[in-house]
Amino acid sequence: MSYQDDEEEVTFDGTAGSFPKDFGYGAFDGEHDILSASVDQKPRILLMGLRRSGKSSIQKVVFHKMSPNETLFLESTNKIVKDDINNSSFVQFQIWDFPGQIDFFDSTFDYDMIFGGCGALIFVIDAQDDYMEALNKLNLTVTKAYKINPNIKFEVFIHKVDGLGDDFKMESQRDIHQRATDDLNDSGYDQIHLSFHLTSIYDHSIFEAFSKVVQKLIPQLPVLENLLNIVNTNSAIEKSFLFDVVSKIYIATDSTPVDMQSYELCCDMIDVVIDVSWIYGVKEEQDPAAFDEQSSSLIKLNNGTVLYLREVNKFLALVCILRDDNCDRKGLIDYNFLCFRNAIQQVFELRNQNQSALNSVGSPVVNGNNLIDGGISPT
Ligand SMILES: Nc1nc2c(ncn2[C@@H]2O[C@H](COP(=O)(O)OP(=O)(O)OP(=O)(O)O)[C@@H](O)[C@H]2O)c(=O)[nH]1
Repeated sequence: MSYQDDEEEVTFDGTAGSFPKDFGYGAFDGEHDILSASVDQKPRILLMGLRRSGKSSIQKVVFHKMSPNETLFLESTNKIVKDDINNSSFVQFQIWDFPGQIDFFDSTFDYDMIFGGCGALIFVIDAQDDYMEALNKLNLTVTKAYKINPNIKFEVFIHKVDGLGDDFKMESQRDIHQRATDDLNDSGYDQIHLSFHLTSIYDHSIFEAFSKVVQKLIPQLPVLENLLNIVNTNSAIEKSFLFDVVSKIYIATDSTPVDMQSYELCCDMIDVVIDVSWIYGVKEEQDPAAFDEQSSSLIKLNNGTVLYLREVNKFLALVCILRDDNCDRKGLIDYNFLCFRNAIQQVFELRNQNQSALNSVGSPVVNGNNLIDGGISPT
């Protein structure tokens, strides 16, 4: 048996953090048997790991607005589930959720096809369980994938850390890191780089980790970061994030370090803006939009900090954190924001032109480096 997503039965419960179901990626793509599926050219992110490590939960919580508690009722995945993240998002890719018991020696799986067009492989390890078997599987998976496609980014999610104390969390991360890299060195693959993230679906850590995975696949990232740095410097902004509104993944931030609290505040702000605008916004007959070119919000916190959100395009929002005193010059901030928005449009117009030029000479997009495949439409 495998999980069937029933979009109709889940209604918006009105709490911040749970967007209306129709504000999202649209209907769940359902299941495809990998053997019968045609080779799609969208870049893909693979979710692998042992049974019950939390793979399906991660996918559902991040991309389908499932509340973490609902994941308790997910059934085991027994075949590869492909999920297209493309309907209304800037970030366009496929997530393939693998069954925990996948056998790499099974000749029915076409590994060249699976790993060939893969941008990133996320290996999920249940930190609340004994992880020795998971480490063996990680080594087997990573070496097999690397042989087929050395460009894959390997990401290890040390997952379910909500149940662990801070010391134990750090100790587990150190131990898993050490063992995994030692295993790779022993098998002669010291050139493989693994990135580690501590994650849980019960807080924002899973969104933060996914943000970092997705960012590595965005070729325009350095330009976006640079633009954010320029906006910050010229507008006295302390931190800014460029968010994909639906998933709350940040696709870029400025070069100052990200602290979890700021990220959480910005995520919560997006929830508030969408919820309020969904409830009180003027609804058009055909196309009710909770996020459009009018979307903007300024929230003053009682600690002298201001959160400022502006729509960048259909999918993206700029969320900034600044000091209350620096808000006096809001006209300047707004002007700089318009320059930023124009620059973003130019970056992606160029990208779209290159993309159509490539397509017209018949070069298909099969590589994770082309993650954002036509995902932006200039506003
Ligand atoms: N405490 C905690 N539990 C989690 C977390 N993520 C997932 N779970 C639970 O772990 C269990 C297994 O989750 P699944 O998403 O079905 O795991 P899976 O890896 O897809 O399992 P298979 O389909 O069998 O491979 C569920 O009961 C989830 O509620 C987490 O971050 N913290």
